[in-house]
Amino acid sequence: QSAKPVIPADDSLYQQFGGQPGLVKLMDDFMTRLLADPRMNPFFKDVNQQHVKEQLVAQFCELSGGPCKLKGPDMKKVHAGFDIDRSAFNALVEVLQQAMDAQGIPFSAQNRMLAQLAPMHRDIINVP
Ligand code: HEM
Repeated sequence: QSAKPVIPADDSLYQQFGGQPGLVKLMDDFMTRLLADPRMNPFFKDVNQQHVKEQLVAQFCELSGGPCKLKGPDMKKVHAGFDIDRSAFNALVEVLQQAMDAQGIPFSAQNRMLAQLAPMHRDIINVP
């Protein structure tokens, strides 16, 4: 009888983000920074911030190879109700980078994550 091949999931990026506790801390700080940023505050002040943080934890967990799956509407639907142009997208990424820096997440890990987020601009930017 042949052994089943064991293919270990690569969760190295998830580990570099500090696993679940690391992601929860990251998103708490990220949301605080989004609300403090005059460019981002108008987008986030009236939404269910706790829910958005939880969804972001699940999304980053999944993207980093952790044991999660983001459930919910796709990125296009989620953002359709907001006017998001390229500069707003870039501003959000800038705030995210500051939050990742503040958590001491290694630059290489930040870049691996940003590389997965970048293509989402096609679904999220909806204003020329
Ligand atoms: C790569 C970039 C982005 C990612 C990965 C991302 C991801 C997400 C996720 C996972 C949610 C929660 C969805 C849910 O409730 O099921 C969310 C919500 C939201 N995002 Fe983004 N987002 C990005 C960029 C942006 C940008 C650029 C803006 C505005 C400038 C923005 C504004 C919002 C707002 C306002 C909500 C709350 C929507 C609501 O509850 O009605 N996002 N985003």
